[in-house]
Amino acid sequence: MQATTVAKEIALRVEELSYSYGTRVVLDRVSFQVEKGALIGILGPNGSGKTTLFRLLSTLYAAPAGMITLAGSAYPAQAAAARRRMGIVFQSPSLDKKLTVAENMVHQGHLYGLQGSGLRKRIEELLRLFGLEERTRDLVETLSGGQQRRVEVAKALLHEPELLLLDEPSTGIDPAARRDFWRHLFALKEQKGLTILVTTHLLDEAERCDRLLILDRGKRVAWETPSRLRELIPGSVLSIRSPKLSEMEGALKQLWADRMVRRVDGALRIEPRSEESVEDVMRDAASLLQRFGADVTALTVSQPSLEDVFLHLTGHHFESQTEESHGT
Ligand SMILES: Nc1ncnc2c1ncn2[C@@H]1O[C@H](COP(=O)(O)OP(=O)(O)OP(=O)(O)O)[C@@H](O)[C@H]1O
Repeated sequence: MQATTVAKEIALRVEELSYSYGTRVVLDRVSFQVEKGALIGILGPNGSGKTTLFRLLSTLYAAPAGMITLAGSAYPAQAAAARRRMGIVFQSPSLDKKLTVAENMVHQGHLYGLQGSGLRKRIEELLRLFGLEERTRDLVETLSGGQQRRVEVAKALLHEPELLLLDEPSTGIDPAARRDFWRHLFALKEQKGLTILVTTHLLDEAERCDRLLILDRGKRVAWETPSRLRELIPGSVLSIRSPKLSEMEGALKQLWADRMVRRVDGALRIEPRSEESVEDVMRDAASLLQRFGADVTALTVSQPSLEDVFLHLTGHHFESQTEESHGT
């Protein structure tokens, strides 16, 4: 049977977008287009331009060059129309902590001209979706950081936007709350078919997105699914930990001049040769143990991570680290 592919509707189109602070170019001709209902991660190390792109997408900044079109509204010219179609959650909290969850939601609803039973129903539905129905009458200041972030998102969705923009939504919340937050994000995508764009510098969050825009120093270095990105590095990656890392790095670069040997988070990561099978990599691992055995504290063979992909694409480290992994 012949497979038919149905072209999906494009929710957001970004064309040749550039931005400078003074003479400093921080976004350089970035283009991408997002299908309706997709969860997109905008990933990049600190300073790569994510927040600037977020501000342009959310109409806070007007781009001096390029074009953004959200569901037919091109901005800056049609910024007001586009703005009504999007829900925005900024990095800095926007809730009034001295008001209850419901009061915060009602105020937001009024800003969008929502009133009465329609507004009440919408608030109930959203708080249920985000697992907050029990906290409706509680002061925001009594909620955990993760719950407050969920209220922020619920609030941003009151006017039924088509696009949800989230700027580093996990900032300041612990890993368990982060996982919970992402679970709710998925539920939202599944149940409402919302298009979601989320900026992050956390590689484990990026793994969960349908597609990633990877920025480095203001340039688009990739626009792909996480699994396709990992395919850029065919095969398994070897990783070695040792107290004698520098010595080992020098020796390995001589031994395997034809392979990428890099230092990541206090370990040496060695990319496979393109034709290498897992068995070949295992043999390499055994030969390393034979040669450096006494100095090796850990040796692992694993699938390439997005960190490996970033190194592969840019030739340098993803400077920021995940909240759960720290190293050099
Ligand atoms: N108001 C500003 N004036 C001048 N330069 C700025 C301004 N805001 C950001 N920059 C610079 O622009 C570049 C991109 O910054 P941006 O905040 O967009 O990056 P980012 O990827 O969001 O980083 P972070 O994860 O640290 O927030 C950085 O080099 C930053 O120093």
